[in-house]
Amino acid sequence: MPVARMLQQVVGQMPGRPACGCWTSAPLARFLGTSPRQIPADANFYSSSFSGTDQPRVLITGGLGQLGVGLANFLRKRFGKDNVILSDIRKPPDHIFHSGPFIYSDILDYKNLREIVVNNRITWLFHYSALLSAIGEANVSLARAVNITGLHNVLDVAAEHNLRLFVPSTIGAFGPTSPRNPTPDICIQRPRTIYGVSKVHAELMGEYYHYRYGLDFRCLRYPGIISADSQPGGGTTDYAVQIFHDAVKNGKFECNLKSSTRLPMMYIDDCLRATLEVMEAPAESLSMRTYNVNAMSFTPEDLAQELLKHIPEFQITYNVDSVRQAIADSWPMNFDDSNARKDWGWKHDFDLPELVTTMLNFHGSDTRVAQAN
Ligand SMILES: NC(=O)c1ccc[n+]([C@@H]2O[C@H](COP(=O)([O-])OP(=O)(O)OC[C@H]3O[C@@H](n4cnc5c(N)ncnc54)[C@H](O)[C@@H]3O)[C@@H](O)[C@H]2O)c1
Ligand SMILES: C[C@@H](O)[C@H](N)C(=O)O
Repeated sequence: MPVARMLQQVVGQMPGRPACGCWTSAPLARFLGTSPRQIPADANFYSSSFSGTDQPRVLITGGLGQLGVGLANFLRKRFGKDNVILSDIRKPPDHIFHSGPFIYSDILDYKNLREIVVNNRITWLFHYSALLSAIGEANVSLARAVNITGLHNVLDVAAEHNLRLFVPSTIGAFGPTSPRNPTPDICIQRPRTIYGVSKVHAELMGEYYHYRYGLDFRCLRYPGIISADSQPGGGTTDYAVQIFHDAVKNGKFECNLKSSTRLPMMYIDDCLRATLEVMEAPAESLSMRTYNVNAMSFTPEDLAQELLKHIPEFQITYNVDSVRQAIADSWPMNFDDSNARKDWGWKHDFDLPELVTTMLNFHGSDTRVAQAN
């Protein structure tokens, strides 16, 4: 009997085969030996699917960057401190190490990743490890390894252990041939950075694993994210983070993008809430697995004008970095996130004035703000 027909018969007899006839997830894949990764026959599988009544057991990769620590704090408030494990390849500062579970995890080491997932009974994985746009252009082979090979490891571990997987994508997944004002969810995506290429790859691979293996993959395309409690990590939108540090400390800022460069942006609190909301959304409400999310859109000049309302002596000068400028010029100016708003009720809280007030308060510029008012 032809192998294909034999397989069809075996598949037909397997419990849990979906009525739609599409491929089901890990058990079938393992049985047929078509798992994304070959697993020893005597492996003792632990099914960690999230029932919906338990608290999830969460792992965050690349957690010591701009966004991971905030995400860990946010999720710990919701799910309990010990249910959220932060991981990275860097050594955590004392206050982070003592704030909850931290573990070393190199996403390029597949066995290390699998061991962590198994030993800690992980059910949800937030995959934050990456090299961002500008630093990626300076380290293409490392960016390719971390952003693409690392993603493959994460996808395989998630599929094999039945995890719910969140992978952030970005406005950087679009390119100069995409519509820029606004940029819809579905349109041409031909980014010109290794970062963008790797993120389009992540979107497509995650959606493919969802279709092929039933992986519960969820992805948001974040705009530039602005947060007060972290240092910029090599991105093109980082000027909008650094400007607050410099405005409060020195009253001036040298911007590496042109004054008229418009990009979509979001305050960290909105970003973290969007991330949890899409992870908690009922599967049937998700008409897609990758969504644009947005809050505001501004230029360096708009941001400087808003800062001047609080710090009247603030000065901005421009010294354009050609690599970052070329990247920014190829990215969306406005993001159309109507599908996220329609499907799972996304709604942002912070526009530019609230963003600036909140960031200045965090940076301790109360005195300057008070003087200005
Ligand atoms: N910050 C933003 O504005 C923004 C916008 C859109 C999307 N995103 C996405 O959100 C995620 C988090 O962004 P971020 O700003 O915190 O990034 P970041 O650059 O600040 O942090 C990335 C982290 O990944 C870690 N890392 C690098 N190599 C690793 C490896 N081999 N194994 C494990 N960890 C490794 C780094 O040590 C670092 O702590 C990324 O995937 C990024 O693409 C961020
Ligand atoms: C937008 C985003 O993905 C990141 N902040 C970068 O500029 O690279």
